[in-house]
Amino acid sequence: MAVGMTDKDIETINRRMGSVSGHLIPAEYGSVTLSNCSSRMDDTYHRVHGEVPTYIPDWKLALDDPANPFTDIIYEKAEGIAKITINRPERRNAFRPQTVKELMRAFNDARDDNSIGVVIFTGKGTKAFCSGGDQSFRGKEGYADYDSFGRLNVLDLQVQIRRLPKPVIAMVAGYAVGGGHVLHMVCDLTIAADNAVFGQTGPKVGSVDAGYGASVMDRLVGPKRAREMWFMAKFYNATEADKMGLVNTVVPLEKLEEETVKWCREIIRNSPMAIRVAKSALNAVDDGHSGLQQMGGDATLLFYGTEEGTEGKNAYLQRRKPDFSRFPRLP
Ligand SMILES: CC(C)(COP(=O)(O)OP(=O)(O)OC[C@H]1O[C@@H](n2cnc3c(N)ncnc32)[C@H](O)[C@@H]1OP(=O)(O)O)[C@@H](O)C(=O)NCCC(=O)NCCSC(=O)CCC(=O)c1ccccc1C(=O)O
Repeated sequence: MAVGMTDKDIETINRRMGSVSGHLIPAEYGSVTLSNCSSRMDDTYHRVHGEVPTYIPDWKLALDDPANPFTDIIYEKAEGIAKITINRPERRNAFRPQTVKELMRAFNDARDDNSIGVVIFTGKGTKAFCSGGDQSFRGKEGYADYDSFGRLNVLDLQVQIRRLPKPVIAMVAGYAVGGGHVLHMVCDLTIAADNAVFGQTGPKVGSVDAGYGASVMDRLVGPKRAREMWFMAKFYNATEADKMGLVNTVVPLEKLEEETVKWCREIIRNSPMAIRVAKSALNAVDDGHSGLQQMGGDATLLFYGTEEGTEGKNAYLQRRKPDFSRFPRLP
């Protein structure tokens, strides 16, 4: 026994070690997921934090601009969660430029609304999350509807989701294919229903996403699988997608929203700043300078909240020299 240690100290250490090692149990792909792991554990961590409820919230329609209602999406909020739904089920939720513009408005609103901690991104109905770009709007310059010119609009939406400093969860029932597959990949988490189908179709319809559609996929499934997905344009069922690391968990279709909301509640009760920094840090290397800028912005944000940062601002406004002498130079 170490000098000065009582039996009680040893008991405390053992208990804490047990608790910490419990946190280090690796998540397995397939049948065992983080969510069902935690419900089996009986330790201080789980006794303190407990379970979250699974009921579906009373979603309320949300509008960023009442004079300009959404036509292609449904935007709802409840209990700190925003839910953004592509509402074109008759086209398997394919997106046209108008859809992408509305999605960007809703994601922007969810970002700016400080009551919102997490965003669910989904598609209307059970047949599709999203089937990619609506091919009937495709021209030589990209996709065009009310504008006379074409654009590759969805690339801006992908960047917006990556940079949004709150977790975005793709809730996938049915097809997530083509540009719709890329959209779920750029989300932070994917909860799949057991009827979900994943894949790229580009090489069959004369299209390719050579941006995040390639690089994020490579990270998720590895270089060999990513080549398989792009070169062969095959579809994968939910179990296969789970094994490949494309999704976080697979649940029965009828439990999809319940489980997704449960994950949202689990996230929302955690430290928003820790989650914000984790997201920017996890994206930083892959997003290069833009990723570092996002993470660097988080450092500035935290610094502005300190007395040291405030002293600099106050000194400037009071026309005096700043006094930084009381702030430690930490090791
Ligand atoms: C998804 C399917 C496998 C579902 O099959 P099924 O259940 O049998 O339904 P269907 O009868 O096929 O479809 C019902 C209905 O919907 C229409 N539809 C479905 N998907 C699309 C679509 N993507 N575009 C237009 N219309 C669509 C379909 O025609 C039917 O209409 P009816 O009038 O009832 O006949 C299957 O539907 C399917 O394979 N869909 C196509 C999938 C696909 O190839 N998507 C396009 C991939 S390319 C892409 O997404 C481009 C992405 C992109 O936008 C982009 C990429 C890179 C850089 C930039 C960009 C950018 O910004 O644009």
